[in-house]
Amino acid sequence: MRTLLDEKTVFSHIPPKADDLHKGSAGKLYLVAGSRSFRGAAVLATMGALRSGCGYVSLASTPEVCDNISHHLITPTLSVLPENAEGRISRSAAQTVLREAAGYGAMVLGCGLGLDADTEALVRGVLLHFEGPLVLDADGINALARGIDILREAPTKVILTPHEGEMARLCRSTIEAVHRDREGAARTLAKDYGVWVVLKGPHTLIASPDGQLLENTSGNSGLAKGGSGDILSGMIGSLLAQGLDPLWAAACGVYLHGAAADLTARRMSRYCMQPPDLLDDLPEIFIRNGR
Ligand SMILES: NC(=O)C1=CN([C@@H]2O[C@H](COP(=O)(O)OP(=O)(O)OC[C@H]3O[C@@H](n4cnc5c(N)ncnc54)[C@H](O)[C@@H]3O)[C@@H](O)[C@H]2O)[C@@H](O)CC1
Ligand SMILES: Nc1ncnc2c1ncn2[C@@H]1O[C@H](COP(=O)(O)OP(=O)(O)O)[C@@H](O)[C@H]1O
Repeated sequence: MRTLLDEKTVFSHIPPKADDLHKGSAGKLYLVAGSRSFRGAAVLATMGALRSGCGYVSLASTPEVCDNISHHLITPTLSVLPENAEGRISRSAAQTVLREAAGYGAMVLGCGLGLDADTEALVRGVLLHFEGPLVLDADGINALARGIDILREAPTKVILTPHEGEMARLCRSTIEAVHRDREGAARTLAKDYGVWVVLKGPHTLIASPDGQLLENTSGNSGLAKGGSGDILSGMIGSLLAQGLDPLWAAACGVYLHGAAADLTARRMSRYCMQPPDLLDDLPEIFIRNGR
């Protein structure tokens, strides 16, 4: 059985902001994202996180990515990590990431990392030792394609956010096979590896290891543009850092991302809207639900 997501249910999982919060108690998110070729992905994921209620967002990335984000956003703190010759985060950064992230409520790992031996070692090292909840996206998922069994060894709760291409790569299947049976693919990955799966696309599915399956009802093809998924990862990570459980952090993030994009499409058209535009429509959804 699958349950359709609706706005009332989503907001029953998002509490009003208590009056006595401070930045440390409002959720702390550690984001590991970006590389020389994908600087924008780090900006987009950080934007999504900042707009979704988190008290404290830190971006950990290469010197170039950290320098670049400062031209776009001034709110996140930065952790400058060592890079390799191709401008991707070096594997030697894993210890720093683990030490720093231990003080945070959740981590997002993967948006725009690129993929090489350093990325694989970094992702695997973090996955094996990080104890907080973790969102693994994009190249964070691709980095596991040569050995998915490591997911069973992760000491933490992991949310994976693949599109059909990433799902096929991870599960050594084909895009066509995943597309034919999206529900089966999401359910099987969640159950077999004890992870929460967000299988993106029209009617994104969210599967949990205990067999629950949610289907999104918001969103439109104006989202079919590079960078939409990076924003979603930041949003899910932000909700996770604020204490939502993995199923509902994922479900609320997916629903809100799509619902904001539906408002954006009315205002800007599916053609003209760009991924960051949806973040200008997100506040209306929080406000109409008393948040
Ligand atoms: N401004 C930026 O810096 C951006 C960085 N991005 C990052 O770039 C990295 C690589 O992304 P790429 O877009 O190159 O690689 P992807 O693996 O996302 O896509 C590669 C190819 O896979 C296929 N594919 C993708 N989505 C599919 C779907 N839903 N169904 C069927 N086939 C699908 C398409 O043929 C696509 O060209 C990621 O880490 C991502 O986070 C992208 O998000 C785009 C924006
Ligand atoms: N046709 C569509 N209808 C609804 N949502 C879509 C559609 N196409 C893409 N999306 C959404 O846009 C996002 C795209 O993410 P992704 O494929 O990871 O792109 P990127 O990695 O370039 O950011 C996902 O949230 C996905 O569900």
